[in-house]
Amino acid sequence: WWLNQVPKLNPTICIPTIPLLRQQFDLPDGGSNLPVLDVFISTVDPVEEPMLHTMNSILSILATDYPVDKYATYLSDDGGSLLHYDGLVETAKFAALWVPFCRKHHVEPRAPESYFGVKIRPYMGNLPEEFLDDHGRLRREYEEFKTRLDALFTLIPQRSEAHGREDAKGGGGKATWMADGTQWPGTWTEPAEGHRKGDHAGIIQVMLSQPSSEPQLGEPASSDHSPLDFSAVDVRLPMLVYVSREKRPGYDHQKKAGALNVQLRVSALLSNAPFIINFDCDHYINNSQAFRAAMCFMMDRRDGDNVAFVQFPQRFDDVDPTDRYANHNRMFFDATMLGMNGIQGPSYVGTGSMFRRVALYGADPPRWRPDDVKVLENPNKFGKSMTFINSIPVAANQERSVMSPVSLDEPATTELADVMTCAYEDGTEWGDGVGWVYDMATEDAVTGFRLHRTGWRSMYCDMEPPAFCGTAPINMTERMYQILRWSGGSLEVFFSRFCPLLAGRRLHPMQRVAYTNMTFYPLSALFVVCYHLLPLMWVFNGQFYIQKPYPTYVMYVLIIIVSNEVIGMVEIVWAGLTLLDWFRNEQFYMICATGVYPTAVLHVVLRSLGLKGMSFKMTAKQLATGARERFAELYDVQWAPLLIPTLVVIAVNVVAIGAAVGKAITWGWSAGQVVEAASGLMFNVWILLMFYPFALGVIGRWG
Ligand SMILES: O=c1ccn([C@@H]2O[C@H](COP(=O)(O)OP(=O)(O)O[C@H]3O[C@H](CO)[C@@H](O)[C@H](O)[C@H]3O)[C@@H](O)[C@H]2O)c(=O)[nH]1
Ligand SMILES: [Mn+2]
Repeated sequence: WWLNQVPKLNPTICIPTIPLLRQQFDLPDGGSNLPVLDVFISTVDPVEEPMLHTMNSILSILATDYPVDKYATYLSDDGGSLLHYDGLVETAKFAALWVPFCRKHHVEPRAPESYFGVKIRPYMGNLPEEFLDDHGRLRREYEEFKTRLDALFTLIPQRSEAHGREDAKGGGGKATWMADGTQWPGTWTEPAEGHRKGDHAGIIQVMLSQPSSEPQLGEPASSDHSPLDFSAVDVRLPMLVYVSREKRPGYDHQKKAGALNVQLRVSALLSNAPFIINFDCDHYINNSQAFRAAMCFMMDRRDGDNVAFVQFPQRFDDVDPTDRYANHNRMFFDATMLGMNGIQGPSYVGTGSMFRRVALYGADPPRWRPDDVKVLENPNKFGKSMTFINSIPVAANQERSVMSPVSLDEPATTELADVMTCAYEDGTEWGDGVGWVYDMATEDAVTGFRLHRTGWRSMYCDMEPPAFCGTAPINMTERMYQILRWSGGSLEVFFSRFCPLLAGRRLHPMQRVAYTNMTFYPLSALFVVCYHLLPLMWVFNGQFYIQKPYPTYVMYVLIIIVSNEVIGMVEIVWAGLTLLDWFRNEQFYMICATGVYPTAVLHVVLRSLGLKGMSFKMTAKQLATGARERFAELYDVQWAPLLIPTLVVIAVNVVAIGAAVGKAITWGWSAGQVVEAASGLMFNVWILLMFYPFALGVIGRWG
């Protein structure tokens, strides 16, 4: 209770003032002094994580409202899949229409799938006469683009088949072939030595090169060249890079954290922006002002220098209307995070967060920077690449507003290939003091913690309309596995060298409490399980498990319960939430406390004994809309041992109610006995109410 309340004592909302940023950084000639920015987006599998979502995110990034010559986008493909590569080629082509269209008509949001998904939107541009034609045209082009993306799934096997027949004598019968007639260096449809998941070469390809720094107007409408009139629109596209790191058996690839660290090094050698923003492949930019909003905090003259990252809330647009499985996490994103914002800043939640590059490299914040510059204790801290090491001081200049010229000559490509290898990090501090942190099921919380522990602060940036939107698992089993990863990962952090109790004095005392609460909470579940199983006493030995307690005890319990609920209510009013948001949160806590959190505890115990620990099981994404009935997956429960404890608790409570009623009838209880039994029944009913969404999910499967 105490751990939960202390971090809420000073909730703070900070609102970015974008017009002020424009005043300071926009130049009279239409140019801008805004700093350079690198955008990371990561994906693994073009089917499990529908490629259409990934490409939509990329389109929303390419079309966002940030000076086009001042940012570069890096797609990390952990699957090493030619589908992603060819899909990105198609996306780059379609962007040549989509991006100028967004600029011309001030379209929002700039992810075509959600833009075309809503029938009526107010027109924000100033060319209403041309809009209808352009809109219709673009919509057809987008449909064709989607068809081309889909076609890749058959085109690539066909192409490979054809090449395979030609090449049969050469022995390359099963290879996957690229459009240019060479063998794909990544994974093959039919896996082969050096071309399978976890065993393939590193690949890097600049899909769209750095644009010129001068605006470049498009062409007037003509049937073949440009279907739309872009003669008054800047048609430049920002830089776009495809990255697939090397993977070899025998190496731990460290999942997402490993992928992000490769992006960090590759981008340092190419654009080397002082700021970085990262996304999951299913999160797109919903508000094209988002990058500027984050910059307001980073460039703030007051304390901006000490900000390591600016975190945006995660919002989702595919959750069922009543949010049965608490996917929106409103209490966390609209209350807990604001509480932390008033201390040392919100935790990092994995996506939609802008970083200061040198903070990720392990630098001290200005506030704590000692006057004498510390000599590198470990000469191999960053690995062997001198080009990378030389890029560090350049990245430290947060005012830098011109992108370093990208060179792709022979030595540069060799160097790039080198920083993408598995062996590069051997003996370095990557994954520990440098970059995203390794060996935890949740790389996000621990990476944010490392920054706070070093004395950096973070900022929380909520805006309207929401900056980013993503997809959430609406299938109950998936949702529970996701929470299992989060809670197990949190506990792992608590029992690691990143334990908040071990941090030094740079961590704010209240922030320490917040992190302790955030990493320790799954253990509290053990008490909840006992509470849930109390009715067993009732079933077996006929006793009332609510005995007449001592009045002082009742007083303490009441004070705790009442204050807890009152604070909960104040919180929802203050944060603008609804009673339902709060109740969903309570419900899902109770559900997870029976099955998921104890399993997480078990994992961590097993891990400490050197047995199997938590793994980053990827969250299954919803199939692209239209493919199935919307929300059909709400009822799509997969059997998993994880569900059993919760089912047991439900059974115990149902049986307890039955037993009580049965006994009352057979033995004819006195009024006094009924009153006593009623207080017990109240608990049973309360527990069942808490488990209602779970029961619906399981029953739905049978129904
Ligand atoms: O080996 C891997 C595994 C995952 N990913 C990417 O990581 C992202 C997040 O994975 P997902 O399975 O979607 O996890 P979620 O449960 O949806 O993610 C939440 O929780 C994670 C931490 O557990 C955070 O990293 C995420 O940002 C946060 O959205 C996706 O873009 C993946 O493509 C990789 O790049 N490489
Ligand atoms: Mn996700």
